[in-house]
Formats: sequence, C-alpha cells, structure tokens
Amino acid sequence: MPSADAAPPDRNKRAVQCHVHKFGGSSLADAGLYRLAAGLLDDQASTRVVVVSAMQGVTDALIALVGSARAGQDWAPAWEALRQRHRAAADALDGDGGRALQSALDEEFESVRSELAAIFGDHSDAEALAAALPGWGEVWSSRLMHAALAATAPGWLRLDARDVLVVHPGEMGMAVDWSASRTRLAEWRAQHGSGHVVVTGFVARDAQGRATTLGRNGSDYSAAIFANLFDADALTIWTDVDGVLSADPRLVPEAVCLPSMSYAEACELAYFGAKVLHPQTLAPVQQRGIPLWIRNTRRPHLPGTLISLKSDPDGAPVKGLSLVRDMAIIELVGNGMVGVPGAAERLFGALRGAGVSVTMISQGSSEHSICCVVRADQAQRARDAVAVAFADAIADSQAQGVTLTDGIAVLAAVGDGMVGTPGVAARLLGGLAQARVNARAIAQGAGERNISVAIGDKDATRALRAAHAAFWLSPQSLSVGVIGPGQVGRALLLQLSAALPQLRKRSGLDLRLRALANSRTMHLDERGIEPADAIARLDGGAAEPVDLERFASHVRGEHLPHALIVDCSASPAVAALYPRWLAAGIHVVTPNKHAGSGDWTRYSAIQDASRSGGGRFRYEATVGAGLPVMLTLRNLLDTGDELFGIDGMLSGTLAWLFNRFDGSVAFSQLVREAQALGYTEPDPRDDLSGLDVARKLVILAREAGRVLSLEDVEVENLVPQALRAVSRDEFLARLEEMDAPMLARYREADAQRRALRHLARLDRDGRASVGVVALPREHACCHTRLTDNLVQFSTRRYADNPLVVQGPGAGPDVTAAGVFGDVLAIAQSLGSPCGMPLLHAGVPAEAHA
Ligand SMILES: NC(=O)C1=CN([C@@H]2O[C@H](COP(=O)(O)OP(=O)(O)OC[C@H]3O[C@@H](n4cnc5c(N)ncnc54)[C@H](O)[C@@H]3O)[C@@H](O)[C@H]2O)C=CC1
Ligand SMILES: N[C@@H](CC=O)C(=O)O
Repeated sequence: MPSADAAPPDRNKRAVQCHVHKFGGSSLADAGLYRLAAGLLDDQASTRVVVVSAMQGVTDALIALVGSARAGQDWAPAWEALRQRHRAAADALDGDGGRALQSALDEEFESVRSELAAIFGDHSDAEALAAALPGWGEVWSSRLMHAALAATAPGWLRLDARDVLVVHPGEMGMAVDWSASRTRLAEWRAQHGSGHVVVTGFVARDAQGRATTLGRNGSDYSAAIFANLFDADALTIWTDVDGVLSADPRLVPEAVCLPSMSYAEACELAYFGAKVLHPQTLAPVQQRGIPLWIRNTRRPHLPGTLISLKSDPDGAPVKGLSLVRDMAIIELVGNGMVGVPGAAERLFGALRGAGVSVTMISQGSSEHSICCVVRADQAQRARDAVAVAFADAIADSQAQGVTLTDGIAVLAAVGDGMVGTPGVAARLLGGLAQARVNARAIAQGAGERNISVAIGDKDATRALRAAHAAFWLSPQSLSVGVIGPGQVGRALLLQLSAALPQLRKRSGLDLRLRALANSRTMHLDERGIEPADAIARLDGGAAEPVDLERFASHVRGEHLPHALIVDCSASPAVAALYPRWLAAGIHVVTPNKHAGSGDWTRYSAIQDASRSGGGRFRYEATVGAGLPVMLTLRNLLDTGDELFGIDGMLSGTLAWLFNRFDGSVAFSQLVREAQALGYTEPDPRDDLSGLDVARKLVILAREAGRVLSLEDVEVENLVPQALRAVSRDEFLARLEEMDAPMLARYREADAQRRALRHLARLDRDGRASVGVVALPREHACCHTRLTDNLVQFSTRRYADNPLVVQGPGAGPDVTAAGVFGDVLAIAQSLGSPCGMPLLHAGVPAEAHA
C-alpha cells in the first residue's frame, strides 16, 4: 500500500475533532439495527463520519445475482426480493419523510436491473459491471443509515465513496491513490460543507473513472482509509464481537477479550487468521497513528479493544494465538545445499514464479534442508515448481528431493512483550508437549513478535487450547471431575464452593468442577459448574446416563493444563479405572479404599502409572479420614526411618460405637445413629465385619513397602453368621439380631472393669490382625472421644515411645477435608514452567453474546 502523506500527529494533545465509526453488515441487518447503530454515536467529536457496510447478506446476494446473470439464469426474483427488503427498511426508517428515500432507492435498483441485463446479455461492459455491482449494497445501506441519523439530528451529509476514493490494483489488493483521493475529498467538502457524514464502505473508483470495489473485507479498509483522509482522531469499528480475543472463542472457551494491543500485534494476529480484522485495514490508521477501537454493537457498555501505537503495558508476553488451517509443508533436502549460496533464492524464486504465497519458513543452521509452509490448495503446484527448479541438483544427487506433507496447521503466538523475554518459546512448546502435540516445524523472526509452529491439522484444536492454557491460565488450573456425591462427596462440594474464591485470589489455584457423576447419571459442563449447585444438575435435564469413559475424557479436556478426578464412591469398579486415568495423565484423589487395599496387580498398576510420569495418586483420606496418617508414615520412611509396627484404632464407626455403648441403648440403635451421622461405610457391615479396618491396615502396610493383601489379615467379624450374606436392606432390617451378643460381650468386659475397643495391629514380622479387645480402662485407647482414631507407629526412631496420630477418624466433613487436602497438594505441586507473568487482563469469552 502506498504511503499516506503526513506524519502521525500527537493525538493526545487535543480534543477529538473527528471520529470515524464503521458498522459492519451484522450490525445492520434491519431497520431496528440501523436505529440502534445511530443511537451509539454519542461521542462529542465535532465531526462524526459513519462508514457503512451493506445490510447483512446483501453483498453475497448481489454476487449471486451477478453469477445468475452470467450463467444466463433468471435473476429477476432475487433482484425483486432484494429491492423489497430495502424498501421495507426504508419504510420503517423514513415512514413520514416523504418519498425521497424510496424513489432514490428505486432509481438505483433500476440501474442495477440494467446492469444485470447487460451482464446477462454479455454486453461489452459486462466484466466491469460485474466487478462493481456488488458495491451497490453499501450505497443503499448509506441511504438507510442517513435516514436513521437524520431522525436523531439534522445536518447529516451523505458521501458516495465513488465520488472521492481513487484506487488501483496493487500486489496486496486495492491500493489507494492518496493524493487524488485527498484532493477530491477536499473539493467535496468545499462543496457540501464539513458536517457529519455517512460514507459508503467498500466502493471506490479506479484511475479510469470506473466504479469498483475494494475486495472482500473492503468495508473495514474503507473505514481506515476515510479515517486517514479525514485525519480522524479515532476510528471505531462496530461489529458482532466484543473486541479482539486472545483466540478463536469457538475453539477456546477460555478466550478473553484483550483490552489493548499495538498495531504490530494486531497485524500479526490478523495475518494469522484472527477474523475480526483484515491486515489491510491497519495500514491507513497506523500511518497516522489513529487509535482504532473494536467494539460490539449489541454490547456497547463493554470497552472493546483499543489498537494503537503502544502495546498493553501489563507485561504479558503473548497477546493472542491464531491458527491457520489447511496448510502443507514443502521440504527440500540436500547434502549439496550445505554452505552453497543461492539455494534459498532458487527455491523461493520457483515459488514466486508459481504464484505460491509462503506462510512460514524454517531452516536449520546446518542448511541441509529448508522447509516452508504453503496453502494446501497451492501445495502440489509448489512442490512441482521446486522439483523443476532443483531438477539438475536432484539428478546429480546434490538434493535428495522435495517432499510435500499435507494436513498441516500453523499455530502462532503473537505479542510485543515476547521481545527480549526468555521462556516464551519454552512455555508454548511445553504447552504443546503436555497436550502431546508434535511440532513439525518452528519459526520465529528476529523481530520476536511471532512464534509459529507447524503441527498436524488433526491436533490443531488441542494445540490451540493447550497453548492458550499455557499463557492465559494459572499453571495451577485444574479441570476437576467428582464421582459419588454421597455423604463425603457432598461435603467436598460444599467445601470447594466456600474455599475456591479465596484460593483463586490468594494462591492462583483455579479448580474448575467440570463433571459430576453418581452411579446412574452424570453432568458434563464445558466451562465449569458452581460446586454448591452441582448435585441438582444430576437430576436436571442436562444430565445423561453415566459413562465414566466419556466422563474421564471430558475432564481431561484440552483447554485446561491439568485434570483431576476425585472418586468419592466406594466402588471397586470405579477404582479399577484408576490405572487408565493415571496413565492418561489424569490425577486421582480418593477416599475409596478399594484401590489401595484391593487386588495386588491393580495396586501395582496404579503405583506404576503414577510413578512413570502419569497423573499423581493420593488417597490420604482412606485411613483416618482427615488425619495425617499416611503423610506421617510417608515422612518417617522418606526420611530414612524403619517401621517396626503399627497398632491402634482405625475405625471411626467402631470407636464411636464402643465409646457410646454401655448397655443402656441397644447396639442396633447406635449403629443406625452412626449411619445417619455418615460415619459408617455405605454398607455398615464393612465396618462391623472388620473389613474396613483390615483394608486400612493393608493400605498402611503397602505404603510401608510390605506385600500384604486382605486375605493375609486375621479378621474378627462381629456380624452374626445369619446376616453376612443377606442384602444390605435385609441386614439393616434385622440389625437387632446383633443386640444380644454385643450386650453379652459388653457385660463380660464390664464385669472385669475393662472396656471394649476395636484394635488393629501390624507386627514387625508382617502379621496383621483386627478385632475387638477388652482393654483395661486406663489404656490410652479408652481415653479417646467420639470417632477418634489412634494410630501408633513404632519405628527405629520411635521405638520406646511410639509416634501417635489421634483425632476424629470418620464423618463426611473431616473426610472431605482430607480429600480436599490431597487435591490442594496436587494443585500446589503444579508450578509455572518458566515463571513469566500470565495474561489475566481482559473480559472472559463467556461474556460474549
Ligand atoms: N464416611 C466416612 O467417614 C468416610 C468414608 N470414606 C470413604 O468415602 C467413600 C464415600 O463414602 P460415603 O460418602 O459415606 O458413601 P455414600 O454411599 O454416601 O456415597 C457414595 C456415592 O458413590 C456413588 N457411587 C457408587 N457407585 C458408583 C459408581 N459405580 N459410579 C459412580 N458413582 C457411584 C453413589 O451414587 C453415591 O453418590 C467410601 O469409599 C468410603 O469408604 C473414607 C473415609 C471416611
Ligand atoms: N466407616 C469408616 C469411615 C472411614 O474410613 C470408619 O468408620 O472409620
């Protein structure tokens, strides 16, 4: 684009003299929207210039009309439909204003009818008419906008850009003849005055005086050209998005609207696929330093994005990410190219000759190969041209050949803040690596404003989301799924709901509940569910039948850096899925004891998957609920201590029952109370049979490196034989059958001044046992309260006087707190790879209409 004269004026030094506003077709779909647009021009600029696109869909309709006329088809019905649409809008906008607007439109529609007839009849002017005809939409639109504005304030002028704007075809699209256009505008203003003006976008005149258009996206370009010609202080492009977003929000739900960016950043993003701005648009405003706002017509209360000389000074290294799909890599490999001048020139000369545009270039310092990325639809042509150019070198074996790899996309990270900031590429490539996306080629210019990575097109969305997460989200962002909102799961959701705002604020921990499942249904949510409302969703219309495979892949997602599943069920079937989840990189936290105490092969698979770089596995709450039992054991062992034995009380339910049971209240009634308080397992027989405690002992023993399984534990079962095999409901109905034997046992112990306590023991030689013991009343275990667990670790360091962990060992709240602690431990261990600031500024994309 040829240079516009005049240096950028200092626009901060004076009040706004002239503000150019541009409305796109999406903002001008009907009469109501014209009025809405007119109502937005409430700035105090002394001159307001409004550049309009055609009504939504009209340019496409005109192009289709030209196509029909060329093909000899009947174009009249479509022409009439277009006319009626404009008449209706004119009627609504200019109802009482006489016939002036209608007759002007009628006259112009008649001109279009004649032009279509000429194209249909293959008149000698047909080509020129066909090129200019799509521009009529802007002419009509300017009339409608003029009517809408005239109703709000008098004195609006209307300028047909074809009267002043002179253009000629250039290498990069239509180029402006600035001098001729400026002179013509001055003449026009001298003739019409310098009031507020409505201008047709998209249209112009060529050097021969023929009407033409600026090509696709030409209306934004027109607005920038007129901002330059009017020497405006500001240009606002009103559109249907809130501004320039950090990434395409259809692909990245987390995309944010950027408050500001530099021309250079906007240009890079525009070149690399951000649809909101065409690169050509920027040059006329950049040359005169005119600030450009992108704002949403339907949400004018939002500030939009300001594009100006300066970048946002918030220090964020990357402003936006863009993706170009449907690309291919052309690679030339050759030993004979090493150190030989001119190979690159020959290659790019060949591509130029074939009319192929190169999007990205990458060459290793060995010069052994050079690759470039081109559009897929030009790839074969590009390959053939390079093969011909290097035919002699290939014949001489100086070059090995030219390869074409299709199915490529280019992901670009753009930002002025990248200049001189170490670690940007590391974060980008680290994000891609985490999402298991392979970088096929990488390019960064010495300008350091853009890092481009060629990737497989099938990975494009995943890559974009991963890269976005790497720059915009806290590295401690976790996508969370919760299974089993029963007693513990519910308590956890409430704790999450209460703690999350503070956690986010104080420590940058960003836990997003995105999935919830019970044994029947699940609810998956892309953006995140408020935990306190989550359970209601399982019964709502958005719930679906549970499918834990889909559940896990949703939680794993692609746009959050980490994923975590919390299993609050007591299901062995769910525990069986842990190895797969961990291997897929999903962290697992659980109070479910089946994984830690179940089948040895599965236990080993879980530990292996976790150790070999998959997700992390934490299950502190399986023993002692919220007490730091496992943590204490791990610390002892990790610091070199040696475990001799473990003994104590490991059941909250049994501790509570034996603390309360004094013969005055039936044992069965106490069991029912314990169940109602949420202390028991879903089936209380797991507690009463000693199985639950046996599981805990196995978990601790394995944590200490012992190979112990449930079958190895000697277990005393308190459940009468007749109740062991019946259903859970029948067991609960017949609970009273436990009363007599338990009362007898209590009386026998009481007679000996002893108290009943349920104890677990793991010996130095590996023997494990659990059961009820009548202890002297002075024994430490008889001085516990409520659900207290008491766990004694005898070790080399704590040989004479064991280390004791004591406190409440059951109940939804304390268990949930233990689970939450594990979640936080994992989240806190996920650090930023290179410690650079993230970009938090901006309006979240969820705010988008
Ligand atoms: N209650 C307590 O004090 C403690 C409990 N635990 C453990 O916490 C877990 C939960 O206990 P509670 O909340 O008391 O049990 P609960 O019976 O109240 O809740 C279990 C939940 O798991 C869901 N569920 C069961 N099978 C499922 C499957 N196959 N798929 C998806 N969801 C399934 C159920 O729908 C229910 O929502 C158990 O593993 C228990 O051993 C651990 C320490 C203490
Ligand atoms: N039912 C268990 C709950 C904790 O694991 C118990 O009572 O200890």
